[in-house]
Amino acid sequence: MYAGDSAFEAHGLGVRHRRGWALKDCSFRLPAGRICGLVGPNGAGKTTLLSIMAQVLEPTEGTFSVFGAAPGSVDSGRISFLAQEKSLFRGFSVAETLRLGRELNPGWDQRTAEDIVRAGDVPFDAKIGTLSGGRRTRVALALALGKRPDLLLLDEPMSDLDPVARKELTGALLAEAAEHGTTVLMSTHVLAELENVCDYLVVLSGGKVRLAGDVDELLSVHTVVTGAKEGEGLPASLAHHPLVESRISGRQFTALIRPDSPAIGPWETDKPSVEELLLAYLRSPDALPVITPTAQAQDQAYNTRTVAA
Ligand SMILES: Nc1ncnc2c1ncn2[C@@H]1O[C@H](COP(=O)(O)OP(=O)(O)OP(=O)(O)O)[C@@H](O)[C@H]1O
Repeated sequence: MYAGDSAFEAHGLGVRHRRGWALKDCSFRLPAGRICGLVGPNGAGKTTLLSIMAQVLEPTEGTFSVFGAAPGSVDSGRISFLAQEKSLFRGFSVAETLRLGRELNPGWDQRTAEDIVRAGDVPFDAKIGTLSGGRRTRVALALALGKRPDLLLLDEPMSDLDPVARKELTGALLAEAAEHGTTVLMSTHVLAELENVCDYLVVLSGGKVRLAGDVDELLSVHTVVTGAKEGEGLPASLAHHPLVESRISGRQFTALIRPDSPAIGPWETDKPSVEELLLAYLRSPDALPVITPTAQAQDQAYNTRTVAA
């Protein structure tokens, strides 16, 4: 429905708290229909960014749009935000929780919501307050997906689920997103789970965007170089390639570079995995940021609101 369009564009977003900036100079674009992993160390600004996108937090500075519309004019029914603290009524039963979802959301999909609850053997008559953390998460996910949003924002959604439930719910999420073209932005610390799930990545560190773009584009501009160590540090002839990270173990060096020419040298070269790429950027917060062409915020003229600092 929104192919080629932006689900989200940020221009110079910043959020300042008393002790400093939680988010600063944040500019990137998330195309509609993508499944995006949001990665960064503790305190990087992930929850802050998700809260702005969900329109529950106002930026101190900068502008943004959701599906091309200025904040405030986006129908809230198009966005589902599953926060780390799941806001469910503890005294409601699971069935009552889903009924509330149905009453509040015109596009409600009861079958999807029920299927998710049933797959975890969660009794429909159980009170939310009596459920384990993982089962509460399942009900919250059922509510988020049942709403049939265009933009689904998930803040570490799988953190209290067991491995089998994680896999099953990730599968359900992907199937839903593929069927309805939902855009998903999902923060996580489990990097291995992003491979084969996300086709888009945003890495934050210290409140700034370090990496943003299509997974294939990001992988294709990086190379892992491995070889025998010559003297101290990396071989001098590698020096002109922008370096993200290097490690020496025994007599061998490994470096993740952004080659500025195809001629790299006599060493073994390989494409990084998603996990290798992310780990390298997480370990090297001073590496030059990469925002691929697809992730460059484009439309500067769409929005009107800039909240003064
Ligand atoms: N209400 C607040 N008041 C003051 N500082 C805040 C507030 N909310 C967030 N911060 C600070 O903003 C920074 C970013 O926080 P945020 O929760 O967005 O990080 P995060 O990447 O989601 O972290 P985590 O991985 O631990 O969940 C942190 O330094 C945090 O302490």
